[in-house]
Amino acid sequence: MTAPELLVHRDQRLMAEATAARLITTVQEAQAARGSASVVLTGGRNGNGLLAALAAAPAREAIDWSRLDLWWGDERFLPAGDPDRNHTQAAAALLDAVPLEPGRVHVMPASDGPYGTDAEAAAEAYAAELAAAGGPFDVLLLGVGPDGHVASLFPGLPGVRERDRTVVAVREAPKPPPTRLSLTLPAIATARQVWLLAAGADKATAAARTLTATDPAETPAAGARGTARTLLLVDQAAAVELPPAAAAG
Ligand SMILES: O=C(O)[C@H](O)[C@@H](O)[C@H](O)[C@H](O)COP(=O)(O)O
Repeated sequence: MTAPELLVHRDQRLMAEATAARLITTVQEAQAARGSASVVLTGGRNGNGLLAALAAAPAREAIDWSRLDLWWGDERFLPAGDPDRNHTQAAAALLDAVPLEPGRVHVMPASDGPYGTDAEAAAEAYAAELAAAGGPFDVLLLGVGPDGHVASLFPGLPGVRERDRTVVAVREAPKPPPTRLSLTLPAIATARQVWLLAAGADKATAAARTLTATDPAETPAAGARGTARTLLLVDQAAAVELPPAAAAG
């Protein structure tokens, strides 16, 4: 588990643009070193804001989109194409605008797909797809919720305590919709780099607890760390409760 490195940005827009630039060069370096790259996407305003900034970045062409594997950290368990699905929102923000290899876009099952409304079966299928792919993720993106949740691992719910499975079904999530699929902390911990995105005044407490909390069951973001690097990316509005030493840099 690598200690989080804190990067503070003037505002949410600059954070999205700077993080998009960082993602471009990180993917480019991974592709140069290993022939391909894998990135795990996250939903929400910060996650989709990053994708939109990436879509608008001329340097996006430095990425060989045909050699990029995309995964999701979580998904809302809804019918395919539902506007609330993270995949639907990612497609609108970026995916429809770049020449990805369809077979390398690993969408989490929808509730009208081959597993129907059986979220547990859908989770098992995605876990099997992950296992078949092997290889660690190069970058795993995680938006941080105001309660410190990441992916669909919420404080106090069973998913955050999962130690064996890589993907779980989440029910009665406090953030709608209630049924979701999520990577678990052990799956997140396989990533080379974990980038935690927390911009906005409503994230100030969660950002601080990402650094200071000791129990991931209470603050899941405190349990999300990469094997090579962990970044906590915030704007000034979310930095106001950070421990003085961390904020000083
Ligand atoms: O499916 C989801 O809702 C997301 O994956 C979720 O984990 C999100 O990243 C956080 O809730 C932060 O969302 P915001 O950036 O919108 O605050």
